[in-house]
Amino acid sequence: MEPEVSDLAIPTDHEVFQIKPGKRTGLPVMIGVHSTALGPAIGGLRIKTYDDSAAGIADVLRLSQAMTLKAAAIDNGSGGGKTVVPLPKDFMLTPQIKEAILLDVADHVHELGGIYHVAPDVGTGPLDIDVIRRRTPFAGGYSKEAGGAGGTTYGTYIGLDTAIRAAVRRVLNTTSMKGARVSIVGLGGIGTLIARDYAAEGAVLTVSDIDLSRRDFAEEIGAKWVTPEDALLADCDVLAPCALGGLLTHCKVPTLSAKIICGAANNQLATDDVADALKARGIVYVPDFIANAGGLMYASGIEFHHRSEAGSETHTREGIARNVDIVLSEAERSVLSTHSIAIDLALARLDAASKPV
Ligand SMILES: NC(=O)c1ccc[n+]([C@@H]2O[C@H](COP(=O)([O-])OP(=O)(O)OC[C@H]3O[C@@H](n4cnc5c(N)ncnc54)[C@H](O)[C@@H]3O)[C@@H](O)[C@H]2O)c1
Repeated sequence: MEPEVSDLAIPTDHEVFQIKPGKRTGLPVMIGVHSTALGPAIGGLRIKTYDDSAAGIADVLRLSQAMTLKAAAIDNGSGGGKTVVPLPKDFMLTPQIKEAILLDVADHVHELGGIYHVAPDVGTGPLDIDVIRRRTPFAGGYSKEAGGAGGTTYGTYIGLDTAIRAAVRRVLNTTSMKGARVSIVGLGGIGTLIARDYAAEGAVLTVSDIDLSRRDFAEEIGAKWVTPEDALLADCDVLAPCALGGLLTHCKVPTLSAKIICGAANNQLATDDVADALKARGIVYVPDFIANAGGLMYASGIEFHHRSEAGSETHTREGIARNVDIVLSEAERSVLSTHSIAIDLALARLDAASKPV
């Protein structure tokens, strides 16, 4: 039997959670504003099919809470939110319907009066945010043509690159990726960018994707193409999960051969305590919400904090390198996992913000 929403381990401490039908499409627009303690909530708009409404609700609630932790961990001056428009199975998403959904979302975001800024996520990109901005200024990650950061992919890529290099420096005691054995699961926007860079620098790459057309790119950069399962288990210095979450499970941990795990995918740990099992095996796990925070940092740096592109890149790289150093060095001195330390870092910042001055 499918679990009820109430049975799922989902957070319920949100400032706002609403489900309202869009007036143009009738489709439900689910918005979660988890926290504005550190500033307006920022979080992506996910438009995708779900098995049922409960799965969409669980996504909004969990992902908006995760955005609060991510924003707090990087001290971004923003909180966490998320929007989901769940599509029924076999739904035909035409360009006209998509535009109507985006305008519905824009209306609902605008009604919240600025406590929440919507951004790109699964099923949406910078051009979609341009459409939303026709109705509301409370939207980020818009196109460069419209004066924005051009989405979040570039920022996430430079942030992940910085996180990997910081971990490599600490664990392997080198500043170069030359000769480093890197295994990448997922050759999408982010995986492709880091693979190309590291191949050019002389890293030894193993790559994988469920999309077999990505094999041509692997050949182009001289990387070894394997199945996603083999990439996960590869004997390597750095394993970079850049596809979906949930791939690090208690069953998998004893079979891993990586020295460092550092990737862009959200929610890589199937459960939080997998981080303890990784630590017990001596595998250095860079928490996902630290490693993939660059997109949020870089885009909000340009659009929200009005930094130049170069200024936002420097701020992003310095901030992520600092956070990785703090988390890994504290984990070396502590019995706690890197994941617990990163959460404590975020909670301490939230706690300080909620105390009266
Ligand atoms: N792009 C961003 O700004 C950003 C920010 C934070 C987190 N993330 C997360 O990082 C990950 C990578 O982001 P992206 O922008 O490159 O996404 P993407 O959609 O461009 O690429 C994901 C790739 O993973 C592949 N894939 C899917 N399932 C797979 C599987 N089981 N095994 C192997 N490959 C699989 C897909 O075919 C695709 O090529 C995603 O999980 C995303 O949610 C991205």
